[in-house]
Amino acid sequence: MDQSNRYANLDLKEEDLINGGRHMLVAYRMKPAPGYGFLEVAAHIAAESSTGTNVEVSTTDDFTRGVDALVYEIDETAFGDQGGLLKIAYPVELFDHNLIDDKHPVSHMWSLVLGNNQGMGDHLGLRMLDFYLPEVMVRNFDGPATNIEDMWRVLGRPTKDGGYIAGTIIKPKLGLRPEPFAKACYDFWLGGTFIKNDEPQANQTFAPMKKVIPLVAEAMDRAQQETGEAKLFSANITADFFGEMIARGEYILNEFAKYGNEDHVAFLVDGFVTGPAGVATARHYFPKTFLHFHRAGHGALTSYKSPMGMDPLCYMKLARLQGASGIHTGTMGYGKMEGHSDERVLAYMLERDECQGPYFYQKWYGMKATTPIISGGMNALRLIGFFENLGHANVINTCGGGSFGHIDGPAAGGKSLDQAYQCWKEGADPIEFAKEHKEFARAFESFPWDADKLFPGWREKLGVHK
Ligand SMILES: O=C(COP(=O)(O)O)[C@H](O)[C@H](O)COP(=O)(O)O
Ligand SMILES: [Mg+2]
Repeated sequence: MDQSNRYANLDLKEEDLINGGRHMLVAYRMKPAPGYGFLEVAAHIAAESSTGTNVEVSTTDDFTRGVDALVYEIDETAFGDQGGLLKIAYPVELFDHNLIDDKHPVSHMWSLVLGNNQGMGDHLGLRMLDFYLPEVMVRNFDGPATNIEDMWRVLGRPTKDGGYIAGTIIKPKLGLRPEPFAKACYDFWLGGTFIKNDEPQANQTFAPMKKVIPLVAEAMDRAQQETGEAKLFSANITADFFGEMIARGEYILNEFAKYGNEDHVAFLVDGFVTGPAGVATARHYFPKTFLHFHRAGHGALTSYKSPMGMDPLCYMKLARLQGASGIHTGTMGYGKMEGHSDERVLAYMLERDECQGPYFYQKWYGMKATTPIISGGMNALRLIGFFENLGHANVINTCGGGSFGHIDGPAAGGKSLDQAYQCWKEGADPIEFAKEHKEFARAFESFPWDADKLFPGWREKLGVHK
């Protein structure tokens, strides 16, 4: 049934919708299934995502029609054989408010704008490319309670432009028992600053949390005394049940508090698999603790290979609205995961108070920034180009292989990361800089395949023989 007479109004102007301040706007890429018209499917998507279904229902009244989502722009040929562009305006009245604090839950918004419409049979693909929220909505989401500024404070740095935080992920991903795990932490902390659990490290029988965490807390204290530097640990509290997350968080904070280091702890939440409920549990129950949003699994939703789901930019916006202090933002083509250099906009959308997305200019009205966490196949050699592309280094970076794969061990790996930052900040030539900085130089020998690609002729210039 073609519902475009009700759920489309192509005379609406985006500028008026934005100035009106009463609509969420969403840009989608959509490919109709054979036998269906573009506007027909677009209208069905608007219906299914707001007040309708696939047929008219007798209970609809004038108020209902007043909060219909409306297709206001289409371009059927925008993406060639991948489909066309579709924009839908969602009245703010459609969106849920918490009973306890009147805030908008991200889960509800998500279930509307990218819910049933993902499973409809009359399209071959529907992908959210960007979305715009009016001020009245932005101000009604949690947003972050903490971010990198709180980490810089603990590290004794300026809370503005406090710079790069050199980090790692304890590797191997799984399989270390408590003592070797804590030793890996201590060894890295002798050279680096920030350690995270790898996303599946939690409470396995071979490494019970109540054995690992006390040893890690003690290792942090010892490393701080040994180096005279503050150290940070992001502990995984991911769980299905909020009560378990809270129990893990409280236990972890208590153990680090024994050394006065409770504010040296961040909480890792695998936010894709827990969903907004898991992220909100950490945000609401532990507002003083950096909320480290790991996105394992997000590729099923955000991979550019998919005709469905959402672009990573949308996922970043949802993470900031949920209150992530930091989220894995990818490596913009410099690491091992899918991505490209123009993805710096993902970081800018997280950290700036205003940012131009591919379809909408989004203002954040003072909502705290979410810190980009850069991870995935990175090492000291790859960081130089990454910083150059991003244009700054106010990020948390976690290099697992890039630290534990350094031939002189994790402490040298950690030092090589900070030296890469220093090299970029000074605008030094990496080869010349390597001649004066051993750990950075040894990163060339640790990752020769990267060195060959990034710095051809490095062996001769550094006097290293095969
Ligand atoms: O364990 C790692 C990286 O380990 P390594 O440094 O050894 O590659 C992280 O889980 C990935 O960065 C996640 O990817 P993303 O950060 O893109 O979400
Ligand atoms: Mg990992």
